[in-house]
Amino acid sequence: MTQIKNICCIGAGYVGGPTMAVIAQKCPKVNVTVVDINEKRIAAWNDPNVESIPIYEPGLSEIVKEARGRNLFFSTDVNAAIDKADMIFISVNTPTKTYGIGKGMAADLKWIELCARQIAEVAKNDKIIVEKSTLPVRTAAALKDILDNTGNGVKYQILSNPEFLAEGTAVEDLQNPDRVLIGGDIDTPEGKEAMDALVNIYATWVPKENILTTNVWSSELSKLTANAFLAQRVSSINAMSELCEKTGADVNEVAKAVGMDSRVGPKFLKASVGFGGSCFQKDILNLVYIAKTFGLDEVADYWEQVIIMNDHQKRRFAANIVKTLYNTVSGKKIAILGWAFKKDTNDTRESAAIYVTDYLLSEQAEVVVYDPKVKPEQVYADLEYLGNNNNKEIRERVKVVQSAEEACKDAHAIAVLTEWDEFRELNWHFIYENMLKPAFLFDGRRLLNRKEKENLGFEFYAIGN
Ligand SMILES: NC(=O)c1ccc[n+]([C@@H]2O[C@H](COP(=O)([O-])OP(=O)(O)OC[C@H]3O[C@@H](n4cnc5c(N)ncnc54)[C@H](O)[C@@H]3O)[C@@H](O)[C@H]2O)c1
Ligand SMILES: O=c1ccn([C@@H]2O[C@H](COP(=O)(O)OP(=O)(O)O[C@H]3O[C@H](CO)[C@@H](O)[C@H](O)[C@H]3O)[C@@H](O)[C@H]2O)c(=O)[nH]1
Repeated sequence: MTQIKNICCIGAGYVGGPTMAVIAQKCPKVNVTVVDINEKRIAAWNDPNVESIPIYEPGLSEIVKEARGRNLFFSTDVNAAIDKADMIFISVNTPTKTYGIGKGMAADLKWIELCARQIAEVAKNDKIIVEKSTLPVRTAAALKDILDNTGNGVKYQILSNPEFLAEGTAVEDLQNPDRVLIGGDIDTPEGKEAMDALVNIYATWVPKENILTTNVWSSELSKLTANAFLAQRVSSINAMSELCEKTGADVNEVAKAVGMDSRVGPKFLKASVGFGGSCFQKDILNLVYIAKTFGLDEVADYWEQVIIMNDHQKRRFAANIVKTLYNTVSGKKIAILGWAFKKDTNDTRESAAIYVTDYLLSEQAEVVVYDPKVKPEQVYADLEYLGNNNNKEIRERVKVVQSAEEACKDAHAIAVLTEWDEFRELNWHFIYENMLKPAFLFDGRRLLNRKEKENLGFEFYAIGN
């Protein structure tokens, strides 16, 4: 049986970093090296002050502190780590393509292919390659093609091992996963041996019955399907939130009543200003693209609707702010509380806050942002990347401040866009006193108590209520 001694992970991002930290923690006899071409990121992972690691996840810095330098290493020497490894995880970014065929829909596999070519060039002994990135179904065939055509005699087994962690709970999700999914070549002894090697790593801490093995294509497609199902639940409840606002029903009550049916279940039914994050939109667009390439237009349209609903939710939230503020926010100060796409993360990719702010800027608002974990430069970079407002205007009209109180001072309205716990505990009386009147408060997360806020004097609006 293949005993894995050295693991390399290419990509030290939100998945590669935490996943490898937990493997290193749970398997102290396995050497784990995480490599990346981004020197700044690797330097941050190696920062002597463990609180400065580049990704904020509850519990992560403690694990890095325990394992770093023992059997967990971060490096920019990609070749050396590939050479030494028995097993190589590929955990690089697979964003939506921004050019050429499939622009705006297909996953860009440029970085995946570069990894495969680099492995093919460097490897001198047989390797197990693990797809950790989220990939279109049948990517393993392309990887195999590149790896098997180098003529240097090295044999590769390709496994699919998609990651299901959610940001903000990454450590908990990795330590106690609902399931671990491993796809491989189940029909050959070599394929089975490679799968067993990866099963054995996870079995150090995950009960065997929670480790699922399938063929490669099922594994690749299950990841896209899981995200599509999860996002669909959010879009479904968000669709209902709009109907609730028209009818006097309360979306939280509806979600509770529906979720108590054990066939539906209570999770992922929280109405919001729209889902964000680097995965849901990208993976559904990818799924839609795959369906279209097979000529499955009805399948493609069905899933695309999840995205259409989400875009609508973000836009209608922003439009409602403008409408409520007497049809103009020009020159008005709007405080944005929360920039991350969900609480307990510093990740802002596809955050609803970016789109809501972009909309308000195009209505000439002055925006002041506060988020407990997001750095000011990130806020500007996110808005500039969208490219709808010019950079000079963004810098002039958006301020990023260090506290919620400061953001809300002299504001015409507040929009709560991330469900950070600290926003519940703010001194709302003080905030109200220091705002312009009428003081409008828009809760995009159903975080705040309507009665309490109305008693303080706020004009209160909440999604689905
Ligand atoms: N973020 C999540 O919560 C999450 C969860 C599950 C799955 N995924 C999937 O995992 C993959 C990685 O996501 P992420 O959020 O960690 O991305 P990320 O952008 O945070 O990290 C990817 C890293 O890969 C590095 N990289 C790219 N090409 C490289 C190369 N050739 N050599 C060395 N390093 C290279 C980049 O510099 C970057 O630091 C994606 O496919 C994503 O869909 C993400
Ligand atoms: O009831 C809900 C649940 C989530 N959200 C929003 O949906 C987005 C995504 O949230 P979540 O799924 O918790 O975070 P991610 O880190 O994006 O994780 C998703 O995407 C990952 C990347 O593929 C997968 O690994 C995870 O299993 C999957 O949950 C966030 O904006 C949430 O605020 C809601 O609005 N309502």
